[in-house]
Amino acid sequence: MALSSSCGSDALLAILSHSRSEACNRVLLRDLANREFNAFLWFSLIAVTAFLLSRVVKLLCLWAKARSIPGPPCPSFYGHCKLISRENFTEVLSDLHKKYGSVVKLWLGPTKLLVSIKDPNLIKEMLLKAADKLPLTGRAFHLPFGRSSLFASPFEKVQKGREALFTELTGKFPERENVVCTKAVDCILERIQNFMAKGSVESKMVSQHMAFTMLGATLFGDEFLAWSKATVYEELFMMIAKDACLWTSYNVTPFWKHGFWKYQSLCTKLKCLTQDIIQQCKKNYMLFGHMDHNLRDETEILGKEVASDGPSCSEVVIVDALFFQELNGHLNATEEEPCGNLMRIMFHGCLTTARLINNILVSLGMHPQIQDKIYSEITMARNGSIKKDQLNVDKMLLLLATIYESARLVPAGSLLQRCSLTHDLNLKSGVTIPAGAGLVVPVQLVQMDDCSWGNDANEFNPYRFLSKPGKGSDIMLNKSVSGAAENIVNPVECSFSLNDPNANTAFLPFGYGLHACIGEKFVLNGVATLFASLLKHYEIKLQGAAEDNPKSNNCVFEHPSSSQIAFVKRNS
Ligand code: HEM
Repeated sequence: MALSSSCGSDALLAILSHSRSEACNRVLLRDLANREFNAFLWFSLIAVTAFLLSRVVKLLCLWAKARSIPGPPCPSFYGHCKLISRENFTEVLSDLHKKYGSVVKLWLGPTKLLVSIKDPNLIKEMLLKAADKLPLTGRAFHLPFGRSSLFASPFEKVQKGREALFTELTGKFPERENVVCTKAVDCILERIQNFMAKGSVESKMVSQHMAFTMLGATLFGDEFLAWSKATVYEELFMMIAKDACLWTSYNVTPFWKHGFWKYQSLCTKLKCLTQDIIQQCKKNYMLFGHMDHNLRDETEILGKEVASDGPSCSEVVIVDALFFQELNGHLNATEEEPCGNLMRIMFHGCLTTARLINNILVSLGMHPQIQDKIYSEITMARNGSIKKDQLNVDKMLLLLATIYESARLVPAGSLLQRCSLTHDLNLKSGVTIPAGAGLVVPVQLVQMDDCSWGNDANEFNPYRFLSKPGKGSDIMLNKSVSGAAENIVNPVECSFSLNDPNANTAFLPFGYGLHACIGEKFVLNGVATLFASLLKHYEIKLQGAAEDNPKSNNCVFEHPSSSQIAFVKRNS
């Protein structure tokens, strides 16, 4: 009995002590959890404070370093943001440079510092040293075309893609004399014939079509020229381009806006259409790939005789099929949008090339005497060539000079932009630009500066890019030529040479340095080929109000945005 009662009390004690230790354990565990949670909170607090402190220190450094850069004082906490619109930005910068010199700072907000540089030598130094682009550039492409490596902000991200694209584009030159195939040019001329049935046509519209056909045929081959959805594709691109700035200007993607979803659905349609044309090219490549290889071998054996009548279309198919296959192979990492890079190239290439073509069309319409000289040049080059239909644009120097001059007066964009995200930029002039500051180059101001281009800097004068051998530097570089070169250099009657436009440090339509445009050579050759064919058959005439002089206020040169032009068939 005693035994059983002692057993019972032991069990009770054991139960009690067990329940006490369980309670104790629970308390201990809760205590531990509390301590850990507190430690976590402390850790987070320290991390957040350290992060905020580092931001404050960075900001203080930015403010301190920016003090040495000349510029207007900040009117309020929000800087000059409210005083500047997209339209008057170049004019604002022009006034600031006049007042403060070639390097000017502008606060766009308490953390947003913008530095504008106007001196050509400093510009080139900056464009070589600053490796990144403003993050907004990446967003402008990311929103409509998805994640992709071309046109991104940090240089390391775009480097590989740039190299692959450059090799493909320049690799075409030895293959065929002109980068744009004859079939694409014929297609454009045929469309012009259709336009002319209506009388006159808007220069902007026809330029857009020309650029689209030129780029489409280069990227996708002949398939693009016969593609039934090409017109819809072109319209979609233009609709997306119109709204791109609006939707990228939001810091937070505006999911709540109806318009944004409409924009997204346009982008989705564009992606589907790009995949459609790629599928067609792939099919074509699979069907004709082997045949073309054989054709190519034969062509090589015959000493290129087969291809010498100008680029044939079968040749283009294989080159271009390889082009997009290789391009995708080189560039598309797993996380990238399929065909994202092709859409980006089409987008950038078409908008910029269309703008250039439009400037040339309007300039030639305004200067019929230059048009006549170019026509003589084309006829002479044709007479000198063994194959009558072949266009050797390298010999058409006034035409090339006209393209340079159009690119100089109305560049593709009013600003070049850069930024150095991680380290300060020390320029030779002694100016230090703090890390994180946005850097801009007002290209229009630089390309219309009297100091670099002479007294006639704001006039259309392609002769500034031409010189008689031995007189090049007098005529071209940093001297006023005031139309005199037109008499000195007559491209038809005397021998002369084309100056390298890049010899003038103030020539920047294709940018410079680490992010410079890799399409420059392609575009110059392509647009020259197009105009050589166009002017051979047609005269360009301006219609109605467009004949007025272009707007020019010493800082921005602008053709009327929409000029009516007529293509008049030449008798010969
Ligand atoms: C008239 C036609 C064109 C003009 C005026 C033009 C102009 C420009 C300019 C100003 C830049 C920025 C350069 C810089 O920041 O230093 C650029 C970048 C670029 N361009 Fe073009 N471009 C044209 C056509 C093309 C074409 C046809 C292609 C390709 C087929 C192309 C490919 C590129 C690429 C890939 C970049 C980006 C470079 C980078 O971010 O690293 N461009 N272009």
